[in-house]
Amino acid sequence: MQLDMKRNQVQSSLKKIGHIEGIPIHPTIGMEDPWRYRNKVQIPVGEKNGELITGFYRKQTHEIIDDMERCIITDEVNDRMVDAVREIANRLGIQAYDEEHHRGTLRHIMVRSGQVTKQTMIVLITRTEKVPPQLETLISELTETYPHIKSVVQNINTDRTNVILGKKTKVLWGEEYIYDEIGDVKFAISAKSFYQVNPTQTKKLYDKALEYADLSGNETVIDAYCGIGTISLFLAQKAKKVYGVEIVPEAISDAKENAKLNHIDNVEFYVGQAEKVMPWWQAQGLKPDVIVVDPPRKGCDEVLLHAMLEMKPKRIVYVSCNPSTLARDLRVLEDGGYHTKEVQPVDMFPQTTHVECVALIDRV
Ligand SMILES: C[S@@+](CC[C@H](N)C(=O)[O-])C[C@H]1O[C@@H](n2cnc3c(N)ncnc32)[C@H](O)[C@@H]1O
Repeated sequence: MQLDMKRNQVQSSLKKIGHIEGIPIHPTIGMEDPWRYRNKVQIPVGEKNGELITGFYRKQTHEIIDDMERCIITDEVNDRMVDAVREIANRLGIQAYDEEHHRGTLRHIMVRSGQVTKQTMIVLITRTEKVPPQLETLISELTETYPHIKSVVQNINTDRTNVILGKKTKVLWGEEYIYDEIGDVKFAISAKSFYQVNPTQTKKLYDKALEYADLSGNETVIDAYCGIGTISLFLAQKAKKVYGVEIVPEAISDAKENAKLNHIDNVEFYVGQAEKVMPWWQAQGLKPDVIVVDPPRKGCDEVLLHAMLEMKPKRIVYVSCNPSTLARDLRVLEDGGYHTKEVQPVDMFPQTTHVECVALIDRV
């Protein structure tokens, strides 16, 4: 039922927002075991009766649900690691961040684990750069007890804000990265980089994107909003040259590292706003055969959509995590002489209302 609902959601957004009808919207690609799939959790830390508590916020509040024992869409190891950090930190007297008075230390615990490699990164998000001396004991207890932890990172968020991660990140123990694999491509992932949360479904999504890109080996391809280069590296195996652009500098350094790790040398990665870099590429005379875009939920910037139209690629492959902005952007592309050929929804986020899609758009 969820799969049908998600397909209907895509269909209705395309119709109502994009005025796009009568094209194939395929049945949503589901997951065999749609539980415990998330490779990352970010859990707020608070205090109750002098004890540290962790749990999601109750809806529309910042009240922590402190009897949350498990999150059943999260990899079990991540649940266990949040418990372990909280228990040790509590015993050592490390203070939770007090949002009201902007005091205390530990704001959030973030845990990311590689589905294939089983490596874990723990990110401790703190209010100040200076940390209490007990943190060293916390790290040694954690890493001695759980050998799958390969990296412990501190992220400093000094602001009064709802945004979880701050600007500065410091490796406290172990590696700067953990590694994971999707298909036969390996990825180094650092604390602040975007990495798809459901690797099983990501493989299905990327295979579809690659199929839609229909590469023969002679094409120049642009991957806009490329993150740590995941789609770029998949495409590079079948293209002549791939150009990736992404706004987060750490993600681009991961992307470069990932290209080296996989011995892929026909990709170039650039840090910048896609909507600024694309018009610049166009002015430089870059003529892509295929453009892939995978923007955040707010969709593509209009400047970028127009730059794509000017570049006149044969095909555009649009990967989207928000059917509403997908529909809005497809309308701009349709009005600019392109045609949406088909859309494939993929259930990247089972048990939630979110749906991911990949759309194939051809030049008319
Ligand atoms: C949905 S993620 C896709 C990442 C990658 N394609 C993947 O599958 O892992 C969107 C990415 O766009 C980046 N981003 C957001 N705004 C951007 C902008 N204006 N220009 C370039 N990249 C941007 C984010 O940092 C994030 O890495």
